[in-house]
Amino acid sequence: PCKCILSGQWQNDLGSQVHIFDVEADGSFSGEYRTAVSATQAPIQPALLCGSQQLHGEGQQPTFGFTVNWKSFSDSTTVFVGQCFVDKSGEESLHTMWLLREEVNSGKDDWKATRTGCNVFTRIA
Ligand SMILES: O=C(CCCC[C@@H]1SC[C@@H]2NC(=O)N[C@@H]21)NCCc1cc([N+](=O)[O-])ccc1O
Repeated sequence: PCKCILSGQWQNDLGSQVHIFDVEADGSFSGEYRTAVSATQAPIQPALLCGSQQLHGEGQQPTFGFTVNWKSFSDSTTVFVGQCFVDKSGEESLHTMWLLREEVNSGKDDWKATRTGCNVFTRIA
């Protein structure tokens, strides 16, 4: 039952690091996101995240989502959605897809304001 409770430290394929604090009884959590990459020259400070995971699943491979509001020279937000998988040796991994929305100056630029991708996170020992 203690598999895939998201609290702890995770690293993804880009080298970004995520620290998820305690997961509440309703599945909600908060944390910090230190990205290893960004789409701007400006340095990106560690950002706060909040989200929630399924806790009542029998399968112990719950789905989850979280939101990151980035603090840099211009505003942007990423939402991650994914699932926690446990392999035969008990190793957990988070398979996610994300949408990154940057703040654009005009509705004319709305079409080009959202990037998407995927990341896999594994626990940092
Ligand atoms: O870069 C960021 C914040 C860090 C996002 C890190 C992502 S989150 C998904 C993926 N996974 C992961 O670990 N890191 C990456 N925001 C875009 C800012 C921006 C860019 C432009 N521009 O490029 O012109 C213009 C205006 C803007 O506000």
